[in-house]
Amino acid sequence: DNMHTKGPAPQYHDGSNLRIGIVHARWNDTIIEPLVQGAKDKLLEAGVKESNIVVQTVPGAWELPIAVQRLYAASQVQSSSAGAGGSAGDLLGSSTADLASLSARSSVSTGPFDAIIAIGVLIKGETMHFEYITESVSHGLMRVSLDTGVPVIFGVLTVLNDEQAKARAGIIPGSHNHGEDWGLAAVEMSVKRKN
Ligand SMILES: O=c1[nH]c(NC[C@H](O)[C@H](O)[C@H](O)CO)c([N+](=O)[O-])c(=O)[nH]1
Repeated sequence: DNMHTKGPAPQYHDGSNLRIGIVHARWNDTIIEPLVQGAKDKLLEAGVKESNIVVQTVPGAWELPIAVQRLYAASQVQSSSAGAGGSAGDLLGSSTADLASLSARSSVSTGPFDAIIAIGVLIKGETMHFEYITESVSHGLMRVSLDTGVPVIFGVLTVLNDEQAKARAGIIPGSHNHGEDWGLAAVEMSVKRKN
């Protein structure tokens, strides 16, 4: 579809030293799955190690900003208390109070994630719900990115119907999977941040 011709020509960078987070919603999971896979495929193709790709899920797109912020905060604590066992997932599982203290302690500095990809699929219903979520999620993800200094790749499809969603997840034959663009963007932004 013509969306593909408008996208930037892919740039190829060495991802072998990168650590990338993927936070994805579970709403519309038949669309989410190929998007996540497309992003992961491009990360692996760039040399990112499977063990350096951390995947977390949330119920819906509304939860993406807080989950991205917490994943960043959790990885911050991990890096400062060097050698702390467990994965970011354990920290995310702890109580809200712990997380509040945890994220309060984490200073805004470069965490071990070089970039975090936020993936969600918002499909317009018959109410204004869609507009409110879309507006808040996009502003929220942009804020987390600027506050933390970690590139947060905007992988949220905001479409009017299922067909449009499928056409952007590569599900319609011959269509382009935008998840691939998000994987490439994560590598490019990470490499440029390190140099
Ligand atoms: O990810 C989505 N969440 C949606 N709603 C749930 C929302 O993201 C939150 O999970 C929920 O409001 C609880 O906070 C959607 N719709 O309502 O249509 C949607 O299309 N996609």
